[in-house]
Amino acid sequence: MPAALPTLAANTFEVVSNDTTSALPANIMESLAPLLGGQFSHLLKVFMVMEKMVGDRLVLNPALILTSFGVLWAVNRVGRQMYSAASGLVDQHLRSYVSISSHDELYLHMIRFLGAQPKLAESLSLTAETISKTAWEEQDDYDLAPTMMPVDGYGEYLNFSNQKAKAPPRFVPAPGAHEFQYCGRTFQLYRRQESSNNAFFIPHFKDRETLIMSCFGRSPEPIKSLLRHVKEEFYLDHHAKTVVKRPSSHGGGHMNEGYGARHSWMLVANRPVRPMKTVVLDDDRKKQLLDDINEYLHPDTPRWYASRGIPLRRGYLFYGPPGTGKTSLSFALAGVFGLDIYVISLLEPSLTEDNLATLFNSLPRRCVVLLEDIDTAGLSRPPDESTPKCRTVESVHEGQGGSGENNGGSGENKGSSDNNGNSAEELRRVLKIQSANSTTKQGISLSGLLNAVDGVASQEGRVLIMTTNKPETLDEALIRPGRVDMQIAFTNASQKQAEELFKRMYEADGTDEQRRLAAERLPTDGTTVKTQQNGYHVHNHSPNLNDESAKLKEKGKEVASSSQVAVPDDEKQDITPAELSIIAEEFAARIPSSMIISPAEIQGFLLKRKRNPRRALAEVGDWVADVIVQKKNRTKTSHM
Ligand SMILES: Nc1ncnc2c1ncn2[C@@H]1O[C@H](COP(=O)(O)OP(=O)(O)OP(=O)(O)O)[C@@H](O)[C@H]1O
Repeated sequence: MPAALPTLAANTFEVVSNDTTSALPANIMESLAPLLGGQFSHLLKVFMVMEKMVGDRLVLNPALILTSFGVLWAVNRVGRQMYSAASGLVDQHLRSYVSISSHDELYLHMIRFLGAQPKLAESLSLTAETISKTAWEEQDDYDLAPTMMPVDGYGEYLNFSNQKAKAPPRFVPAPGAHEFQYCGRTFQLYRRQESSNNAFFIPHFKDRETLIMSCFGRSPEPIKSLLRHVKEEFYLDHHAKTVVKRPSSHGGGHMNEGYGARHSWMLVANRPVRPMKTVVLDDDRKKQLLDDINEYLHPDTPRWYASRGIPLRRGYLFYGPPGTGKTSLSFALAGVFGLDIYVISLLEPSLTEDNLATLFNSLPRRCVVLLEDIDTAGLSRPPDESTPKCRTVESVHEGQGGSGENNGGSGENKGSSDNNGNSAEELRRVLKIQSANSTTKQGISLSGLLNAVDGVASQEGRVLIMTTNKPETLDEALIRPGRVDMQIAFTNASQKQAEELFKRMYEADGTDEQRRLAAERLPTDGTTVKTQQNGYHVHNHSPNLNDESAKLKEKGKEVASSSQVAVPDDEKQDITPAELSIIAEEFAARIPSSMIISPAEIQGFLLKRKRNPRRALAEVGDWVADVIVQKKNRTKTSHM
């Protein structure tokens, strides 16, 4: 039908143009039609037909009507243009803008904040996101207590399927323009998706976003204050958490592989601080390390270093067999100093030397960098570079006698490794080497690692911790003073360490106490609420316990029962501190003094009996015998 319209109009136009009685002269129409172009030309022709048909019967002059329409249209056009020019000027001169890239962690904080804004939640254009919570966040989630499900006559077990079903998605503003209010001020938000890839021969994927915040006024201060608030809110309980970041690649992906996937730091966890006392290590050594880092992080230190022309860097080498606490101590240190921890494993297959340098250059001023598996650096080096200069790693500090026992020298260490039957370690190494070799195209060479660690642009002020299971294979250059300023040896568990591990496992923890207090707060008779304030017990008699409390009570019961049900009652053993000390001592006496069992192995054994210290004591003898046979025969499986 639309196609027929021009044809009809064209035919009629010929008739009209020959008619000298028309109100509009045909020659004017002929000259106007091409000027107006396609659609308008056809419309004009249709208008002329209608004018011809009804014109004689109308009182008004059709030319006048047409002119009026024309004027209105022109006014509209001019008005619009003036409005857009004026709003452009206002936007340019009277509005302030701040943009946030999706590569910046502030972006995540902002999205989380926006998702909680009521006005934005009612927006007509939203993006739904599945909320992924960490294990620690879920603990706080009182609403979604797991249900108990019977399992084929074995008993009732926790089932979390209802959590998945009930967990509501988070709604955040969709890409485009939005508006919201904060502290009585209106903010505009523009969420724009972009491609970080500009090469014309590569398909463009919208792999990054920019949030543009704006507000009325010639100062961006309101936006800055909003961003400060968003950040503060995110870090509200930060003193109790350690932020863990790891490299993440972007801009590449399987489609763009080979076209320069770039790495940046990605927040992978915000976990509770690991208390220093939970890492079982010689107290003097811990103190030495804490003092050293404290001194280095002191605000006066940068000036001291600068005035002497020394680069502001401090490196630590944690070495020893697997499962002896190197990573644990690094996390505990980050917690003590309230620093974020940036973890890089040199075995990361997609990590290139360029990426490593970029990652080091983008570190914040104060942080802990945990560089794992540094003994694998150089696995992919050219043959002339591939033989590392072996060096015996000695403890730099006096009084670190423990270091020599396991890692006294390369030969000795190897021997001890064999004696210890660390076949699991060997297997791990072989797998690591295989995996590294399979990616030799991208492995990190020694010079690449050194460049990243102390290249010109490398961030000063960070605490670098390098870990290795094979200190004897490290290149001298990597651990020379200036790169490694203190070495800490980690050993398999001594009897004293075993005793400490045992005590830590069974001593009353905060959770038990919290649960007890929660149970106290949840009245059983529905009339009395008991709370504890500043050490005093306060009894509030509330005859009308409202629905809220009743609901809370129900949920409390659900949570309390769910947290206990997996452990049969005969498993739970209450134990006094005095008894615990005695049992821990007996337990330690049954651990070989030759230090062939790692703290991780002891922890694994205790975890299987985590509520029953007496059972752990009764079974430790058999377990140790089993472990010794296992290590001797180099078998990796255990029945205990
Ligand atoms: N000295 C220790 N004190 C307390 N816990 C320890 C200790 N050593 C190991 N563990 C426990 O063993 C597990 C593994 O420890 P961790 O990852 O710190 O060992 P690692 O030396 O870094 O091992 P790897 O060399 O394989 O990376 C952790 O769960 C940790 O709690």
